[in-house]
Amino acid sequence: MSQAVFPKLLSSQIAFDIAGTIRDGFDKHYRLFRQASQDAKRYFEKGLWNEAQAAARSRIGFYDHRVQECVQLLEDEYDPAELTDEVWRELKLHYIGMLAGHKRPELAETFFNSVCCNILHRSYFNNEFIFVRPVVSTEYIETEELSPTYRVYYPAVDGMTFTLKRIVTNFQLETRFANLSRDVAQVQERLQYFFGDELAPNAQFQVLSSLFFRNKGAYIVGKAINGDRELPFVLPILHNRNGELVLDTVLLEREQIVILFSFTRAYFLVDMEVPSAYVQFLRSLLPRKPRSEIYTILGLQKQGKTLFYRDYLQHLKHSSDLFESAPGIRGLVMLVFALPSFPYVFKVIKDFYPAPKETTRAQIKEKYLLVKHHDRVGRMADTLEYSNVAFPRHRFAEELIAELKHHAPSLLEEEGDQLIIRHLYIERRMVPLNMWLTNAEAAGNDLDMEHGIVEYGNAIKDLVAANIFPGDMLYKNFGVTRHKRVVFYDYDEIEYITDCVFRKIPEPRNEEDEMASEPWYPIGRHDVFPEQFGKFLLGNAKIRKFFMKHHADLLTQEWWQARKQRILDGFIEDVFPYPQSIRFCNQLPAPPAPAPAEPPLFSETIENE
Ligand SMILES: Nc1ncnc2c1ncn2[C@@H]1O[C@H](COP(=O)(O)OP(=O)(O)OP(=O)(O)O)[C@@H](O)[C@H]1O
Repeated sequence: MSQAVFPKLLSSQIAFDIAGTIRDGFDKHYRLFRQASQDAKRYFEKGLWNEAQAAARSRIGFYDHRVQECVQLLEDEYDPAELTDEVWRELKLHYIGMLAGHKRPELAETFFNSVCCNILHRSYFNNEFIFVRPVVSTEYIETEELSPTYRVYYPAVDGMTFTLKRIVTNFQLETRFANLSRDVAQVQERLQYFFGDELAPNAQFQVLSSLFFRNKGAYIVGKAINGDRELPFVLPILHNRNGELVLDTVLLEREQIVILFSFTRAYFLVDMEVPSAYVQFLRSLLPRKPRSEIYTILGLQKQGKTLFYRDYLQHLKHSSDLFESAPGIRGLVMLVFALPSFPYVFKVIKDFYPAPKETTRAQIKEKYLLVKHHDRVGRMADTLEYSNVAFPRHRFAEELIAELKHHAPSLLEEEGDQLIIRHLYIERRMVPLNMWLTNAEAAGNDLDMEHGIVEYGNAIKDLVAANIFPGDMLYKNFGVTRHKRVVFYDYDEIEYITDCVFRKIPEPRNEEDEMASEPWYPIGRHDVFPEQFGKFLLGNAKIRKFFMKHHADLLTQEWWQARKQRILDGFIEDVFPYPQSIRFCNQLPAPPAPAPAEPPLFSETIENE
């Protein structure tokens, strides 16, 4: 902010009033947001899974509703077009003043940006008028309510068994545990290698005060400290078949905890008085995870988006490579590009799509929105949606500019050295599965090939459990993450499983039918013929071998129909965000101490009842 325009006195009553209206709008938003997290506890206790799912979904829309409500209030009350630059400048300063002592200033700043960007022209999107950079510090904000951000327990003083039990009972869940002593004994056994026989004087557990709720699970998140070593841990609590609670396992490997907090999953519901303190704690467990992703997974996705954008701008400033088309087979509806030095891809909806695609921009956006609101069960990438993103033109490869002009002219605007893209999605970059399989085959790496196919089938099975039919199941529509998990990212043809009609190919009625090059039987819009999947998936002999070994059921109509029926019967599947092998009920010996050289190769499988 230049000195010349900095107001010496804050004299505008209107600026003060508008600042108050925006702050109140944000406070209302956060009150409702917290209420949803508090409700999640009740749903979990009572096993009301449908209600829990619906509440998690509707919470995603809260933010935009509150922003719109606030914009409407301001437009009704004032004429924003009439406000002078002077008033806008004072507005930001008044707002900063109002955030002194606020428990969530970073979120309130973002809310201010959302409201003002709805009203102001793009030329005002700078630090003079909005929070391009944060102003109010989030460091050392303390809670005022009864519970601190995290609680500390000392096993050397109270005994290990008592302490572990206390950690769980302190959450005061109203449902009883089937056998907490048994579960705690198993946790204790798995922690034995960390604490050894003699506890260091500083031995302690630090445990976040609120539970993390998602789907049918509640998670206790914390870390154990012994001497100079720290061990992150997560205790998942589930219902057993009798509706009693059990500790299902304890996650002790960082890799497993990273996957629990993955961008491919639904957001947690956590009741946080000071969210920045939660983010700071979680970062101490997952130091490589950007703060933007931690805010997002906590359901504060606008804050995640804001921080992501700041990180992105900084990356742009400190890099010099060029944006270019993403490697792999070009999409028919999306134009995908990336900056090689940056682990994300940018996706633009093309203006025209060749046959056989029959869709529209609005329909594609709807599908992406569906994924945003749906449980992504670890198998669909989350996307960040942006409008009017300005790129420095000189950072674009000429071929990419030509492609953009050819495929998406309606979304492009040029302003000096700025290339503005009116609408795009940003998503984590992965290795397209078709490339992964080709590379593995070229390297003679059968293990990787088999892993890719096992994961591919598991991804489809997890999606189906969440009522998602991918539509286009070609390998190019799936990506492999850093953790070697296969994730779906092409959403323009997805449907609900319950809307699909899974059919067998009818027996030919005569020789003519048999010889027909086109199907002789009528095909409905939602008809799916699983027997035909092999035609486009199994051309490669090795892939065929691995596929038939692990996932032959995917080629039968019966399998799909049975899964559809379970969903129609109201069954909500369990999808475990950790390997089956570490669940206490599988009673395998305690896994060895963490720190594997390679990320573990495992697949999440759906519990067979
Ligand atoms: N997250 C990602 N990471 C890496 N590459 C990606 C990612 N998303 C897309 N791609 C690349 O871009 C291509 C097109 O993306 P996508 O499948 O989303 O587009 P589409 O137009 O919907 O495709 P289709 O023609 O199959 O409908 C992919 O085949 C892949 O090569």
